[in-house]
Amino acid sequence: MDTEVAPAVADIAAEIAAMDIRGAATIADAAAEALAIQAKESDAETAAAFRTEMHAAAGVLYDTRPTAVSLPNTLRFVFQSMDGTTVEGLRQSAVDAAERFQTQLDRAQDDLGEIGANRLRDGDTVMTHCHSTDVLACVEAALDQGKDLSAVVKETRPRNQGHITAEQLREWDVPVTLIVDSAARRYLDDVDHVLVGADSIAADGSVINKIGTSGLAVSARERGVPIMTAAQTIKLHPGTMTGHTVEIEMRDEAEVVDPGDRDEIGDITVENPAFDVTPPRHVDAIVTERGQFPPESIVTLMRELFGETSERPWEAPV
Ligand SMILES: O=P(O)(O)OC[C@H]1O[C@H](OP(=O)(O)O)[C@H](O)[C@@H]1O
Repeated sequence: MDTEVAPAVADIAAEIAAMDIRGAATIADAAAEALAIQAKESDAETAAAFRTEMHAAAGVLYDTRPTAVSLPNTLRFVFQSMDGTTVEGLRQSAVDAAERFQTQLDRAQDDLGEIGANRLRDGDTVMTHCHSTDVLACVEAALDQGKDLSAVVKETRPRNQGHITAEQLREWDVPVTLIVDSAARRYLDDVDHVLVGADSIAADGSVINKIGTSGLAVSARERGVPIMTAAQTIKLHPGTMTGHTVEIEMRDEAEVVDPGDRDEIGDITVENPAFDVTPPRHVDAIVTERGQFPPESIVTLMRELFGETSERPWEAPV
């Protein structure tokens, strides 16, 4: 018999899969919210039945998108804190954990923003890729410090999430120049920093982020422009400490080629990887709420926060 997942949880999962809810931190927040909803709405009569429902909800959330580790890290946090022998005890601990997680998430982004802002100077121009709330937290904190910034914003095909970044920066009165992705190298001589977010960070310091990040990082290195990754510690991928690799999400070809044009082009293969891997040697600093790190040393922080194991407590025991 299939276990009931609250309709609101199924809705949140569908929104994550469709990218109506997107961005690693925003996905984490939504996943915590969904687990709290499942806990509150459960009418399970036994502690075992309650746990089964929570595992089912976590499974539906986990299956949405594979690359951003913030999602399983959220599930791990809530399940590690869920404790009790009664339905009420389990419910309360799950709801409390989800709320604590969301509060920490907000605080981490503010703290990270302050640290990232210290790298930016008055009058600097930054280049952005995709839309990252962690990156924008750094920009916002720098503006709050009274620094004037301008931005070159890459549109970030295929979904043009650079437009979201451009809109936010304009709201903050930051002058924005929007460019197509392939123009990035031409504009690198005019910028002081490249700022990117992360969906996952591997133990060797590799940054897994929106497709196009690695090419941008190589060009930035060649031009001598520092590249900073803004990533809260929920982006650290504990599984990579034990040899696992980060799965790169392949998305629908309709994001790349309009279905109406598909027949005209003929029999070709279209691939649409959503993310790529930037090796640590092409990244200057990973800025987290715990300070900034050279990519090669991030494993120390990862070990401190996650220990040596990467348990998956959200999975139902077999
Ligand atoms: O957590 P924040 O910094 O907001 O976003 C982190 C990353 O999440 C996004 O992925 P997608 O748009 O969900 O595919 C982008 O790759 C972005 O850099």
